[in-house]
Amino acid sequence: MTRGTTSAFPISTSDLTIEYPPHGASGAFVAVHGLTLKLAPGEVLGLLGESGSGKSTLARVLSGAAFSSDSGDVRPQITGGEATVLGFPLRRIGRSKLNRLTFGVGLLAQDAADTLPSTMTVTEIVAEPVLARDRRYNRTALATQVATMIDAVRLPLAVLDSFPYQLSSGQRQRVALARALVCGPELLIADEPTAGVDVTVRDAVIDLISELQRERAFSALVISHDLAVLRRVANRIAVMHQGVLVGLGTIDEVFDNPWHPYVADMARALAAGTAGSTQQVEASRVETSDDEELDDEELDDVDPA
Ligand SMILES: Nc1ncnc2c1ncn2[C@@H]1O[C@H](COP(=O)(O)OP(=O)(O)OP(=O)(O)O)[C@@H](O)[C@H]1O
Repeated sequence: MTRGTTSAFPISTSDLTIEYPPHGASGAFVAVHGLTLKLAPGEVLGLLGESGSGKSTLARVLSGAAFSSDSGDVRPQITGGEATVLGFPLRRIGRSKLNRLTFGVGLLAQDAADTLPSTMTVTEIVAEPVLARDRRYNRTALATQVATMIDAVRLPLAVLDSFPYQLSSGQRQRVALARALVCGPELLIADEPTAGVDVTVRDAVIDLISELQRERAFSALVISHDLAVLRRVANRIAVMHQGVLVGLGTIDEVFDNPWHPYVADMARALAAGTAGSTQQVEASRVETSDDEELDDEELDDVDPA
């Protein structure tokens, strides 16, 4: 793929602000505020944050999905700063650059496994991104490419003629992953890759992403509210809270020296063994919010830097 411009970083954002425009009775809503971060080539960056913190919005923008005409009626817009992905500045990106960008980015959307087209076979589903770009793509070569991809995600070739409803949740997620990777992207953006997957195979799915990332050397942004998931796959994590970046570094760096109360709460809950996910931290924050003495004491421990 031809990159937009020379850029050392597959993802680079600078003071990025993303907003949903007003629609219906809802006013404009800023979902991401002033985000600055970089993803290094070959790196896996985990994005951690509770529900509503802006993770999926960021995934939609960085993958280019937010700018596609079929992305739904209310699209998030960049209203401040800039994001550059694979060398393409996203603010005011045009159609032809968007096509080149989306060719280089594999998106595993949050509900990918549950929204596989029910009337298509696995072969058709995995082949679709290739044919969407080139209807005349050589069918023999494509069949080989699809079979190779299915094998790469550790599924038996017997599933090629199956329909999604004939597969388990873990198998469907592997098919979704095969589809996200079939064009050989430089960057994978995986939004909650274990959501909707049977709990018994969640580790296998995340470990598969990790293995494929090493084999194929793509860079990746893996989004999860579950630190245990990111621990298995990410080199560094970024923590988001209410649309703001509140932690960035290795997992140890982030939790050993928290510079935001939200991360400090999480660090304490992790140390006490009472939380492994942002939902559990949120629950513990609600429980302790009535106890002002404890809150003050807790916040005194936090480095305000
Ligand atoms: N179409 C929309 N219009 C207005 N606001 C929206 C829209 N979609 C999302 N939001 C808001 O943007 C914020 C961020 O949502 P987003 O889906 O990015 O969060 P998230 O961290 O991915 O949450 P989850 O983990 O539940 O998927 C939320 O407050 C949400 O209500």
